[in-house]
Amino acid sequence: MTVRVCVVGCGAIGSLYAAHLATLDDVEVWAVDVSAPHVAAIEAHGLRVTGRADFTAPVHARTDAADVPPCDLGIVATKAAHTRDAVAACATVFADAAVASVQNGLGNEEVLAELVPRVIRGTILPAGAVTEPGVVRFDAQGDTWLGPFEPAPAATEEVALLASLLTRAGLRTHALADARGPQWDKVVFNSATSPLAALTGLPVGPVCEDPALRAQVDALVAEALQVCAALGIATSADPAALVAEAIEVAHDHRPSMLQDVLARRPTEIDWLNGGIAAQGRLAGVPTPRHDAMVALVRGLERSWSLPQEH
Ligand SMILES: NC(=O)C1=CN([C@@H]2O[C@H](COP(=O)(O)OP(=O)(O)OC[C@H]3O[C@@H](n4cnc5c(N)ncnc54)[C@H](OP(=O)(O)O)[C@@H]3O)[C@@H](O)[C@H]2O)C=CC1
Ligand SMILES: CC(C)(CO)C(=O)C(=O)O
Repeated sequence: MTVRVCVVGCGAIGSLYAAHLATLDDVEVWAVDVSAPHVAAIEAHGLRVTGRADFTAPVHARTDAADVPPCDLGIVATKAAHTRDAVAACATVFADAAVASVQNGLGNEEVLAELVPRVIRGTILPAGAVTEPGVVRFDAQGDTWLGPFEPAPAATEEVALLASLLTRAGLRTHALADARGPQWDKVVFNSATSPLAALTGLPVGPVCEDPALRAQVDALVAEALQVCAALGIATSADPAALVAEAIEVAHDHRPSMLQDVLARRPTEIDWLNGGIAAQGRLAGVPTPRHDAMVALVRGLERSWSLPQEH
């Protein structure tokens, strides 16, 4: 039986997941993205992966979700600000689908639950960047964790199916009954490193190796862990180990928040540090360091709309 999967948002991460799945004989992969040149290149030449892998895979790509058939599984990989519009446009594609978010931050699954029948909570470590239309560079390998998202959970079998397809395609994936631990591990890590990279222009490794910046990373981690503790969420990995792993496997990777700043696109700060701060308010835990990151990155975003002086 062929499983039909639709990837919504076929940028860096969507392209990595679409291309890997498209190497399987029993999976038909569709991708929806607003970038017409990228979609045209994928349709004409296939989706090419460079860097940590080197292959080209056949993916059906469209700019209009109305041209995509109903699918069994979905993977949402837009930036958080685009989740609602992108998934709403896929109403017929996902009319009877289990749909996973593989995005960073807090709050995307909640939006999916309003729009699709069954939702999968996803957390990923692979990293990359689109380098030209139709081409994605695979910067760092790493595991993926999936689990049903309450209150609109995908069936255990659907979570297991997507996990087994991704693992067979070369992206090792774990199907869990409760994937909140890995999600918070990643949110804590991203929130402690991505804004510092975005504000300094430094990739992950140099941020974590600079003693003064590392002190800020460690303080942001400690503050976020107080929120986790107050909410009763057990992070499953030691954040210090995640930082050490990032220095090892993603040393020169520019976090997606830095990629956004360099391209002058709105960042995901509200879903990362802003998400932790919001949860902190709910739990009665002050988060001044995360609030400061939100204020600084939002200020940077606002500076782009000022008139340029010479
Ligand atoms: N890049 C990385 O290494 C990692 C990223 N992540 C997370 O993965 C998620 C995706 O990030 P990333 O792949 O870097 O982002 P990208 O910006 O590379 O890709 C997102 C894609 O979605 C497209 N898009 C925007 N609006 C819509 C829409 N309405 N319908 C369909 N497509 C749309 C964008 O087009 P356009 O550019 O024209 O707006 C873009 O091609 C984020 O949550 C990020 O934090 C997680 C781990 C690593
Ligand atoms: C790969 C990683 C972990 C780097 O911070 C990431 O999540 C991102 O780029 O947003």
